Amino acid sequence: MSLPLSVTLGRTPSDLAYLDIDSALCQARVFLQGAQLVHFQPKGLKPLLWLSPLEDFARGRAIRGGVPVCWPWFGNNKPAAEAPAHGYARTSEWQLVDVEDQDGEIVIELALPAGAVPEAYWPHASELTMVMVLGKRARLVLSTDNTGTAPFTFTQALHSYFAVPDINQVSVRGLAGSHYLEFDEGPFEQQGPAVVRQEVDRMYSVEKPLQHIDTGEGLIAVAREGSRSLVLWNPWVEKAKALAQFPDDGFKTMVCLEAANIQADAVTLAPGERHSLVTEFYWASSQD
Ligand SMILES: O=P(O)(O)OC[C@H]1O[C@H](O)[C@H](O)[C@@H](O)[C@@H]1O
Repeated sequence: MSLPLSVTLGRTPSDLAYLDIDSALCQARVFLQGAQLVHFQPKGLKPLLWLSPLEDFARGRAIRGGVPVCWPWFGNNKPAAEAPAHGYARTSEWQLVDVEDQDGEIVIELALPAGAVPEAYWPHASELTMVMVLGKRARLVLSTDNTGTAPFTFTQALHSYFAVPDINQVSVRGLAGSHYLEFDEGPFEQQGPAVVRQEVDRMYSVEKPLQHIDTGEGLIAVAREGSRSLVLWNPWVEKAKALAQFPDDGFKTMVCLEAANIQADAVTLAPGERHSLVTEFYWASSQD
């Protein structure tokens, strides 16, 4: 496959492959490991994503930042406590299927190789693909196909880490009136915008397909499709110290707002069916 002129293939010192995009509309970086967007910056605007300065891109270990793909389970695998948190998609090397420049938008298609999830945890016939459309906006489409003869159920998230100048100035709009679970408690009703002034690990059930992160210096729009859950996460002081590849003060400059389907919102697919989880984010000029 030949790459458009605006896309180049690079490798980290640890030998992980990535695509660098420098187009008329944006700059971006996508790792084949995890099909993970780690940098996205529309031309003339600030970067939208946070990537840990301690990340050294080890093969088979989750990259801390950008948009990790959690699949086919989110968080811990309840029946199999020894299975890795957030599944296998984020730590597996994906196949690059296609890269195109479509009128300035870069469209990248990746596929998770069959067998990436050990059969003991995932005895199902499935295909997982990621299509990214990178222009003034980043649009990520994670599609799960049931290619077998029996239904299966999965949970998932596009675990976006957004960059913010100061977490104490941040609020998340578009959640008021929805309910969330946190630390195995709730449901609680969200009153007004959500703020982060302590460890936050909330799973919202929210129909509204568009939220805004007011960073204090700009407004990030985060839209979702095929997503009934939304996770808001910041580890704050104590948990930050315990996280891998995460600086002690990293919690001050990031917030995760994750398009998801988890817990009661798990997706069940019949044979032949497809489900697509979509997140789209961009700098918004107003709360449209
Ligand atoms: O450290 P990780 O496995 O990447 O997980 C990071 C975080 O992901 C999600 O946001 C979960 O809700 C958190 O409970 C978890 O701590």
